[in-house]
Amino acid sequence: MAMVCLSDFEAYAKKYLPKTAWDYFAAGADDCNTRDENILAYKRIRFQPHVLRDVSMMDIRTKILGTEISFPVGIAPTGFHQLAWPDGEKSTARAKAMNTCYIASTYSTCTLEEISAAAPGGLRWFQLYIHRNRTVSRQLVQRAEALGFQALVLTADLPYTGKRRDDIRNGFCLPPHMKLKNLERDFEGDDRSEYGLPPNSLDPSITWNDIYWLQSLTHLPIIIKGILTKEDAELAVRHGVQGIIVSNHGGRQLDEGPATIDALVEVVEAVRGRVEVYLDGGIRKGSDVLKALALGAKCVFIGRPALWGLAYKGEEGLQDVLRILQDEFRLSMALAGCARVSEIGRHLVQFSKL
Ligand SMILES: Cc1cc2nc3c(=O)[nH]c(=O)nc-3n(C[C@H](O)[C@H](O)[C@H](O)COP(=O)(O)O)c2cc1C
Ligand SMILES: CCCCCCC(=O)C(=O)O
Repeated sequence: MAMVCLSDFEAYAKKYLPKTAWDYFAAGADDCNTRDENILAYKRIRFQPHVLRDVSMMDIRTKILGTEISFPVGIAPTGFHQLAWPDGEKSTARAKAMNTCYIASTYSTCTLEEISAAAPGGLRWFQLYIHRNRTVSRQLVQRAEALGFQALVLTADLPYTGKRRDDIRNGFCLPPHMKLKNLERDFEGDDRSEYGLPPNSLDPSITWNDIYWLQSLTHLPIIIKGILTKEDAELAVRHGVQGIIVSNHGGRQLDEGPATIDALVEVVEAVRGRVEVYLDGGIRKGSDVLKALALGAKCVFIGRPALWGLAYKGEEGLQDVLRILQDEFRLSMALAGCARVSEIGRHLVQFSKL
């Protein structure tokens, strides 16, 4: 089967993954309106391309928090990679040949040590969920820092898990041979009824003040994931974070919120260049990446497409996904008249009335 675009990987994953795993990956909250809107919203944005701009030499590299990556697409944190491929997050880390950023989830099925050892030297950030038992979270942060993870990504949009109907229908939980390896010792012997975790293990009482707590634990830059409004963007900057990921968790949390590409505009306006702004949600083509950069994102991250790549052929499949996105991004840039990432700007796009 020739894999030409990301939907080919989606079709493969849907056909070959066990139904419960596919449903978990695909899930959105409630009616899945926000999940679907994340994708539809790109279709309402049109390019205003420029011609005769010498695009014979293309440079698609960029920098995030000072580190160069080969193109402005990274891998968003997603849980349970062994549901897609037996080596799980070790394979994800090994896709580092693409020289981009991988954000490893708290809910990885490999340890942070295994992830680091699988691909020494790769650019990795660590995504943190804050647990009621703060010792668990503190130790995770300290382990990540000691292992050379270069930033901490605090996910702010999951005080409780959104209502994902198919997971409820399927009674989704991790198969017994898969473990949340980074939390194994902490939750030993506990009942594991919620996604393989003890019920109510996450702390829904966290507030902006907990950013200060995190800052007291680590020297790593802190990035907040799950910002959708100008007010929260301003609060994030005031609390001294180094980056913001505009995200609605792939539409898996609050349904009926905005598509991330729509929310990006007000966040970028509010931030006024004080910190880097990234986006995830609905990126399926190189032209989506170009639109997000034109509207002010420094880099975007892919969630489900990375899982589809893993399901296809482990690290090779994930590299295929990234390579296709890279090629499409380079082509879209050239056809829009940009030879370098720094030439991408607001002038390139307009919102259509479709
Ligand atoms: C199966 C799955 C698991 C996820 N697990 C996490 C997670 O552990 N931590 C987190 O911050 N976000 C998690 N997310 C959200 C992603 O980081 C990201 O926001 C979202 O997938 C982006 O949308 P996309 O799938 O359309 O690219 C998960 C998303 C999916 C689809
Ligand atoms: C108890 C929380 C489970 C969350 C699992 C990982 C995640 O973020 C997701 O969206 O799924």
